[in-house]
Amino acid sequence: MDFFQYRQNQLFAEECQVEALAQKYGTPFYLYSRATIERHWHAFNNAVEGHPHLICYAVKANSNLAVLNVMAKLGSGFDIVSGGELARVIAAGGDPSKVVFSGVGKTRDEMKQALEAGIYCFNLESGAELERLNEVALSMGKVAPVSIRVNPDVDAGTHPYISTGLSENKFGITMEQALEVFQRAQQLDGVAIKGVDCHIGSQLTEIPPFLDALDRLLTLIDELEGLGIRIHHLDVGGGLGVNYGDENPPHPDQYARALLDKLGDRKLTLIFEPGRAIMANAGILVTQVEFLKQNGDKHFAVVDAAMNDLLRPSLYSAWQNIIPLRPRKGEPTHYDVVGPICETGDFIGKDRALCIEAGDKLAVRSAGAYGFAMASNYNSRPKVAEVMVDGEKDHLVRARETIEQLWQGEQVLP
Ligand SMILES: Cc1ncc(COP(=O)(O)O)c(C=O)c1O
Ligand SMILES: N[C@@H](CCCC[NH3+])C(=O)O
Repeated sequence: MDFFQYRQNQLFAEECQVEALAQKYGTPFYLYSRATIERHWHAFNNAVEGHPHLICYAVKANSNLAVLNVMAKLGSGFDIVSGGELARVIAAGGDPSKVVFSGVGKTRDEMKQALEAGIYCFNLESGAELERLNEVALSMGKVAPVSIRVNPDVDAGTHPYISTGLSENKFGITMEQALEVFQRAQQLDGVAIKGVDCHIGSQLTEIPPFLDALDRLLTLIDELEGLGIRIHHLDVGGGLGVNYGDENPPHPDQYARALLDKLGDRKLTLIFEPGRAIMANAGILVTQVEFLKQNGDKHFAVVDAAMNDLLRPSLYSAWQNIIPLRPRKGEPTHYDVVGPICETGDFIGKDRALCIEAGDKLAVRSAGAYGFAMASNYNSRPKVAEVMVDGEKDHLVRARETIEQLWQGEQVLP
């Protein structure tokens, strides 16, 4: 079931005609579907029904308050990587006691903020971070719940920029060091060991790398038990891929079943940190064709969205489908769909067969994750609006930035 569908040759988002929203809000804008977010979240939650678990949505994928609030209302937990993300979760009505804190460089202030908020667990990524957290917790008279992120050195088979579970990547602690770090943690009064954590990369479209990682984590958990260190939860991270075009990623049911089979009768609580799997296909980016132009044999569609609004194509050569809001009949032309930014790498899609005219509006699909979240003001372009549909209602969930906001906080010399 896709909540973005054509009806009478017009693209709809749930019960809303997207072109009418483009008239109302102007382009470009991100458009999210509440029903899709809820369906994807439930797909994960139902997949592990009956086994103790916590779904911690990875806030980095899309941190709009309305998005977080939809999940908070479902009872979701959250995976954060900064004090800013923690503040957003709390502002959106999320429960800090269901927050896990990942990331290789947590500052003292961020640690304090998270301890004050009473988060569920810190996912530690180095021995040095363990020492720092212990100090901070002791200075506050608290004990910090911790899990150690292990880097299992498995090849996730994904784009090199988004693979995180190889020992050459900066994330986590190698298997060899992990035992030592756990033993050190056990000696410290400011931390309490709760779990083992890993996250091997993003946009994984096959199950075996997850299972390879799990095998290694379970071996470690057994070794820890042998040393008298009890592990309460296993955080398997995020990373489940989505269908951008011709991928065929496993459904959360298949993924969870494979993990649960391997877990056998172990009583470990399972934590999942899905980001993309919940948000990518819950959002589109709506943009307008400004000009069509031709340089030699090459055809370009210059649109009003650019790499500062949606970075994934430029950064990872990522392919995202581009479809017209109102398809025209006729022979398509092959266009590079490009933005107005002064960079050759500013493109949204290359070699796309489209039958379009200037003024037509397009939807870039699968843009709900790592879309707005990675946007910048490059070329002094105000960030675009964000809208959420809920059945037949539409809500502006972030106003388009104004020109004045571009230099907010800046000052010229006296
Ligand atoms: C620690 C951690 N957890 C969860 C995620 C979410 O990943 P994804 O959006 O691929 O589910 C990421 C990003 O890759 C991450 O670094
Ligand atoms: N931002 C990346 C994913 C990185 C995941 C963050 N750990 C993307 O758009 O695909």
